Order: sequence, then C-alpha cells, then structure tokens
Amino acid sequence: MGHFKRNLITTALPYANGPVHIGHLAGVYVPADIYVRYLRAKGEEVAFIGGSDEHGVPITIKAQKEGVTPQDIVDRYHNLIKKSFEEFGISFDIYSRTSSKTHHELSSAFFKKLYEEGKFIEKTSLQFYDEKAGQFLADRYIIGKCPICGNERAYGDQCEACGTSLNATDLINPVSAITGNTPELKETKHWYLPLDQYEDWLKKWILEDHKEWKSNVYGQCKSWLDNGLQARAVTRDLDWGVPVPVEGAEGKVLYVWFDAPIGYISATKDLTPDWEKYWKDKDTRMIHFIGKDNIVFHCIIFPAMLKAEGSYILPDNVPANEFLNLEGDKISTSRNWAVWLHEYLRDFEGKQDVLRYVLTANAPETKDNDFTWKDFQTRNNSELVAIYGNFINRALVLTHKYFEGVVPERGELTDYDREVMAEIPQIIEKVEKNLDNFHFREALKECMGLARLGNKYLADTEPWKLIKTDESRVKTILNICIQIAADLSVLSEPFMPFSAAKLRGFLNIAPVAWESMGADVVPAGHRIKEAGLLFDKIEDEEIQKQIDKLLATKKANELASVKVTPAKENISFEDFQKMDIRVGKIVAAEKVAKTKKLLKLTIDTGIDTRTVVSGIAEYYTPEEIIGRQVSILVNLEPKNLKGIESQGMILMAANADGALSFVSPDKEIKPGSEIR
Ligand SMILES: Nc1ncnc2c1ncn2[C@@H]1O[C@H](COP(=O)(O)OP(=O)(O)OP(=O)(O)O)[C@@H](O)[C@H]1O
Ligand SMILES: [Zn+2]
Repeated sequence: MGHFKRNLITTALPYANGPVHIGHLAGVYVPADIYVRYLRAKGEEVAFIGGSDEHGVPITIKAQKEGVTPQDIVDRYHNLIKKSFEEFGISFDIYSRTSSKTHHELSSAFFKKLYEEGKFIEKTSLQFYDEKAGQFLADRYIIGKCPICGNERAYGDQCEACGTSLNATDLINPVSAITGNTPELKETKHWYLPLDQYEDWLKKWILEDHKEWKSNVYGQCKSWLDNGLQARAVTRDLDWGVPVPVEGAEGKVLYVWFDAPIGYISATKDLTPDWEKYWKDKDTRMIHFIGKDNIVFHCIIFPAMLKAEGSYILPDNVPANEFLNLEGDKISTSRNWAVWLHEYLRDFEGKQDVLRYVLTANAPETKDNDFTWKDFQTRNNSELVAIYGNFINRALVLTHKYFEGVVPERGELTDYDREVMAEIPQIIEKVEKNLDNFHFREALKECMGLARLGNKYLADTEPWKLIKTDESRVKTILNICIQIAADLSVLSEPFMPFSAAKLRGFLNIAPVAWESMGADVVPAGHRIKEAGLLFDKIEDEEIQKQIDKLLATKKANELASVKVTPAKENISFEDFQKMDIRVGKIVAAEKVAKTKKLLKLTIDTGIDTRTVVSGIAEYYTPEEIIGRQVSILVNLEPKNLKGIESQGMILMAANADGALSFVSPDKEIKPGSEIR
C-alpha cells in the first residue's frame, strides 16, 4: 500500500427502493469485499463502509403509489438489504443509512459551510410546477418524450432508454407523474456548485496525476472534462431529504446526489469516534467501489465538493466496473428482471460462495458481461466441484484411509515434488499482484490454479497405486497435499470465505496468516477432522426452476406492456340491436379431426340445439367444457368449416398473447336468455 497507513474502502450506497440484485453484487459489493478481506488478511488497517441511500424522488413516488410513507419504504428495503449483505458475507465494518441523525447533521453542516464560504452560486430559474398537486416537480416527477431518442417515458433528469442526462425543460410534452397534468413553469431559487471553477484542478488531478486509474474510468472522466463542466444544482424542491439549512429555503432539500456521498463520511462517524483520522489524514488511502453509472459522481462531483470543503482527503482510486446483464437483457428493478440476493439465499441455502465465485469469474471488469444460469451451473459443477472440491476431498479421504487422519511425515523429495512446491509461491504472488491492481477475475483464476495444481499432483503421483509398494512415498505426497489444502484455505478466503472456513474445519486448523502460506503450516502428526464435501453438484432441475421463473417474468412483462387497441368508431343502438346474443350451454364437444385448433360444439341455445365450430382447442379440452354456459351470437350467417356447418359464434375474450377465455354469465342463467 505504499506510504499509506490505513485504508478507507467505500461501496456505492444501494438505493433503498428495491432489494439488492446480482448486478449490484458483481459491479460493486463482491469485488469490494474481496479486496477488503485481502487487506485484512495482510494485516492492513481497514474501514469498510456501506449504507443505504434513502432520499430522492423514486422513493417518494413509490411511497405515493403504495399509499405508505417514504420512511416505510426505506425501512423495508434498508433492513432487507442489510440482512442479505450480512448473510452473503459482505463484511462491512458498518452498514449505515442516509436517513440517520448523524447523516442529516453532517450533510447539513457540510452544505452550510460551503454556503457560508460563498462556494455556491444562487440562481433563480423557471421550473415545472403542478398546480393541482401544489408542488414543484423535481426530476422523476416529470415524464415526457426524450428529445434525443423519442422514448415516450423519459424522466425530467434522465432518459433511461438512451442514457442521456436531461433537464426537465428538454422534454417534449412534459406531464406531472403525480396528477398527469401538464405542468407550468414557475420561478424558484436553487444553489449550484460551479463545477467549471474546478475544471482545471480536476484535469490535473485526474488526467495527469491518476493515469493509473482503470481505462473505463479514466476515459469517462476525460470525456466529461473535454466537454467542459457546468454549474450543477445541489438543491431540489421536495419534502423528502435533508432540509436546506438556509433561510428562505423552506420546502427545499439537498439534491440526493449531493447528500449520498457524504453518507460515506457519516457512516464512518457512526462507526468510530475516531472517524476524522480516516477522512482528514493524508495517510489514509480512500477507494470507492462503484458501477459505471456512478463514475461522474465519484470522480468529478464528489471530489469537487470535498475540495470546496477543504478539510477532507480525495480518493486514491475508483475501480468502477461495467454492467452485468442477465440472460442477455439489462437487469432492471422496475421490470423485475433480476436475480434477487434475498431470493438466491433462500433458494440456494449455504451456497453463497458459488454465487461469489461465478460473479467474480464472470465479472464485468472491462466490459459489460452476461449472467446465465447455465454458466452458473457449469462453473459450479466443473470448476468448484470437479477441481477445488475434488482435490480437497481426495487429499483428506486418503489421509484418513491410509493414516487414520494423522498428517504423515514428509520424506525425501523428488524433482517433481520440488517443482510443484516451487509453484506455490509463484501462484500466491500472481494472486497478490492481480488483487493489488483490482483484477479480480484474473486473481480468482490464479487462485483456482493452486487447486488445479493439487489436483494434477494427485493425478500424476497416484498415491492409491503406490500404497501397496511404497508407503513412505505416499506419506510425502499426502503431506504435500495437506500443505496445499491449508494454503488454499488462506488464498481462497477473500473470494470464498464460507468454504475457506469449512476447509479450516476439515483440516482442524485455526486461521493462518497470509504471510505463512507456502511454509508448511500443518505439522506432521496433526490430526485432521472427518472430511465433508466442500461443494455439491447442482442438478438440472434446480437450474430449470430458476430459468422458468425468469421466463414467467418475461411473459408477465410482455403482457403488461401490450397496448390496448383504441376504441372503434361509434355505432348506433340499432346497429347493436342487430346482433342476437344469447346465453347457451355446451351439451357436447369433440375435436375436429385433422385440425389443431378447432372443437365441434353442440350448444343448447334455448331456441334450438345447434352445432358451432370454435377455435378454442388449444385452451380447452372437450371434457372440461361440457355443461359450461357461454355467450353465443345466434344470428350469424352459417359458415362451412372443415366440412361442418357452423351455426353461430361463441364469444371469447382474447388475452394479448392470444389465450382465449369464455365470456360466461357469473350465475346460472336459463339458456336462450338475451345478452344486451
Ligand atoms: N447491472 C449492474 N451491473 C453492475 N453494477 C451495477 C448494476 N446495477 C447497479 N450497479 C451498481 O450498483 C450500485 C448501487 O446501485 P443503485 O442502488 O444506485 O441501483 P441502480 O443503479 O439504480 O440499479 P437498479 O436500477 O437496477 O436498481 C451502483 O454503483 C451501480 O452502478
Ligand atoms: Zn432517450
């Protein structure tokens, strides 16, 4: 860590309007947790900071929709998120929240200091106001057509279809999300951080002094800086958030993107009274873990805020990830297109490490990546089970079988033994180097290389054959295997902490220091415990269940998004009266030979008994519909269908996907009764 004395590791504050999904995990929390566990294992001082982001418009809109308070919404999701992070082994030193008292006080004081030192610009501007709701409409309270891509449901601050950030006044045909009214422009006063004044300083700080930042991060910063920075409003007309602590600012709160990053500071303050050493001492190395949509806030806006304030340190690195998709589609909370962490923990009990492994092996480190359930299954079965688990199992089982669970003495080494043992420190070094540079995928691959090495060593030396002829050779081989297993329990801990603990249990050892790896940590004569399985095979049925769940979501989304067709032209009552619709009863039904869709129905219409051919065979079997009451148009011109004369038509309601349903009276009605 060079000249730094301690580390302050922050993770993006998840927005408390939904649970955490695998995209959040892969982008932010898993890499951050790996990094923190690694630092701790090396004896570094670390504060690992997280918390929920609980302000802003989407939360108030959700509350309004559900008829509850914003506090109800954030309590629900904060508690769910906090608990699932805990169960998943994200080892925060504190998981706080921005509705806390500490945070309100600290962010308010932060604003006040900047205000008093004249760091803001005060501007009056025209903003949309909803007369009927009696309030100004901030950000997502305004919906309209995107001027860039034409998306009809762009928000006042951003179009989610094309990603453009917008001003509400850019929208075509803006309407209020509260009342649906067309809002009017009205004057309001806000405070702005003049980012343009920080442009030169930011250019030097990022483009010259931080050339080592990941290229996706550096590139995004460069493009923002090249385009020129503008003053940004840091307040909003809203009643949910941190009130603006200035006279004449009633009904205004801090913009959620102003208060959220200050949440890192207040969380640290909640963690320790000694919080200032983390935030105000140049010997602290601060690192922000985030996803790509947060880069501008963490590399440009928050640093400018910190610089304006003057007493805080700046981040040393911002290793932002790109995005994870799910089965080829963008993950989305509102469309329920996600694998939710709390559901995973319930469906795959005890398999935290499998998900941690897959999300790391497939992390969107340099480009967007895709999560698929098939890949999840394959990586579990042919990597975790077949390589890591298999090696551990064989090493432990053979030690029990041949030496009653007592680690044997190591005898004379062959060249091959020496070669294998010499590889261990090389692997460790590669893991370290990759972790130091935030290359988590590669680090995990190298770590698995140690399990591969052990597996290959066993396969090459075949102790199960040698045991009959050369027991002392088998002792040496198994001793070496046990040392590799012990090293794995250390090296894999940052990535797969649950399995590492399990493995230490099998080996009957206490946690081993990172520096002791490669140095024979398990002495001969040590007794190991009974070995269980480190990983279990995941069967097709389990995976199919998850895939089916996603298919159901997809279908529900498709149905929800189908537009209802507009009403047809008006007709006269006389036109309507021409149709003679009656209640009928199905008295017989059979499939029409050589067709897929047609049923031949015999209907008691009250007037007569007649035959109707109906295209409903994909939705109803003949047996289930006999006796059913239906609506039948009895004066429709007869028509010949597949050689059968159809005398009338059964009325059906058609779903967007084509599924058909009878339109039936909701109580018994005498056949022949008119429908009118
Ligand atoms: N699919 C994803 N892949 C990688 N990182 C993601 C993904 N979705 C969100 N993140 C990151 O997770 C962090 C927390 O996200 P936040 O709570 O702000 O949700 P969000 O971006 O609004 O996501 P969503 O719309 O899915 O709820 C952010 O740093 C964000 O960049
Ligand atoms: Zn757009």
